Amino acid sequence: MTDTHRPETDLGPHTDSADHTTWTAEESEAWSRRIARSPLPVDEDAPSSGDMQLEERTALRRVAGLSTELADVTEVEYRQLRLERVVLVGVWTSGTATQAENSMAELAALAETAGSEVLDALVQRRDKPDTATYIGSGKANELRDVVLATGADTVVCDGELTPAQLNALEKVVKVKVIDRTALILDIFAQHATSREGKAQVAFAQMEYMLPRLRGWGESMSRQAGGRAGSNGGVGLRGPGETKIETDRRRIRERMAKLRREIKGMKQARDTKRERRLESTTPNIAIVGYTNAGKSSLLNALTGSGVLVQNALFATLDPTSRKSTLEDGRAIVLTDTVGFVRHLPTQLVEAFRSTLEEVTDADLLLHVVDGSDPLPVDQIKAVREVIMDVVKENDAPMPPELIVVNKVDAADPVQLTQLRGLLPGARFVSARTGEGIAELREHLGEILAWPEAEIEVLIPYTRGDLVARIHSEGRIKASSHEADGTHVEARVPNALASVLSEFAYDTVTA
Ligand SMILES: Nc1nc2c(ncn2[C@@H]2O[C@H](COP(=O)(O)OP(=O)(O)OP(=O)(O)O)[C@@H](O)[C@H]2O)c(=O)[nH]1
Repeated sequence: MTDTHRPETDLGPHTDSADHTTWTAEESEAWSRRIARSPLPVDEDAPSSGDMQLEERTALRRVAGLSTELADVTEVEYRQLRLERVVLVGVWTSGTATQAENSMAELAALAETAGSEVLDALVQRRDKPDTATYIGSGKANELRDVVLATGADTVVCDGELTPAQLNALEKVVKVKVIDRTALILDIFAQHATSREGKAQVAFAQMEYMLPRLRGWGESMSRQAGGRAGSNGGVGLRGPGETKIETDRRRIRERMAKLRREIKGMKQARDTKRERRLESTTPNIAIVGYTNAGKSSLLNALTGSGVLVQNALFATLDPTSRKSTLEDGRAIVLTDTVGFVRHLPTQLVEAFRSTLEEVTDADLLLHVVDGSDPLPVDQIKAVREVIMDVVKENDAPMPPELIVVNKVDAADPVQLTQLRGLLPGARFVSARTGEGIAELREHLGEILAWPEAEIEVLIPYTRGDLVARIHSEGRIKASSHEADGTHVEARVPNALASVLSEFAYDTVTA
């Protein structure tokens, strides 16, 4: 396939369209969204050709390089046009064959999550990636043949490529080439819903894009040179400034603006964080590899209806739910963003403030997919990210409880091995409910009990304090007296000091 198959709306740097030799800020932003541009995933409700407007059909035909004189675009064509068709390629440098295969299977899942159709995959065994084309020239030619044979319009590489490698490989295969980092950034961009999440991803995308502007920008500078002279194009460029510099400047300006916005949003988050830290209700952060079942476990433990999807990174913005343990104590459970091997550093950086929730937690519930072929690798990948964040925040590592999920779907032999490897772990199925009641009970046992012993008489006007004792402490005895509620309980020190003025001895003396 050739570039004629790329939608004309693609503002990407590969376009030869003379219309885009100078970009507005909006265009730069649109481009950043399109580093790994993926059309909308095929949805079951896609209009059949009968529903489509003539204009839309014509536009789609033009995009696909099909003749507009032909009759209707068929539904199949419509779906194909909306779905990016990709070939995957990986370099297997170390580890076992299972790890290599697993990495490719994960890349396929990532590509599908981004809305692409995976047509084929190639793996090249090498000591290290080729410095010029990532896979080496022989394999690159083979890849070109696969691309031609399958009609793919994009190649996705299972690693982070240098800008030069991306360019060199694109020259051989003649279709768009993206790397794993760009793919993950794109998925995050599609899934971010909150203002902060969106801003964080946009910043990470631009950071990724900036050094990659060179190769693309050079050809654009040449275009600019051919038309208006590379120095001092009409109005937009300063003396001696090339196109590439203009683009970089625009992106940097946009990044500076985003940085300010993110900082502003962080202040609101800090206030929330302070409140969270002041509260003595135990905070449990649910962490784990993407698709391990974190949202499902949150639902199973709290009986809530958080969205569960069989998609990677369905959750980007933390969701908190309150729940009450069997002993009456309140807990707060927070579902966090899923982790993945080689999470782009730009993203870890971008989500650092979101991940602070992890460092503040009283307990980490680390969910592991027991049905995954390599659960131990997942545990390692998650711990690496957590350690990074903890170190960065200069915080102590919160205690961790491993919860092996999906026991209903896991291989019994693997489960036996995991029981040996992870002696303290709990085994559950968020789907069938197996082990969930035991897990709740276990949480009650391991969450530290409040340390201060109190006996108070609380006036009936302060029902709020009685409620706090109920949710934050353990009540030993309580009775309704003429002057108020008489309570004997164990409560956290902070609450004990608030209650000191109502100490039974003082009040009744
Ligand atoms: N068989 C089985 N499937 C499960 C279980 N728990 C979750 N799943 C499935 O695993 C998939 C992912 O579940 P989620 O709860 O969305 O996983 P997550 O870890 O929150 O995912 P991300 O948001 O991508 O990080 C869904 O298709 C769930 O139905 C389980 O106990 N057994």
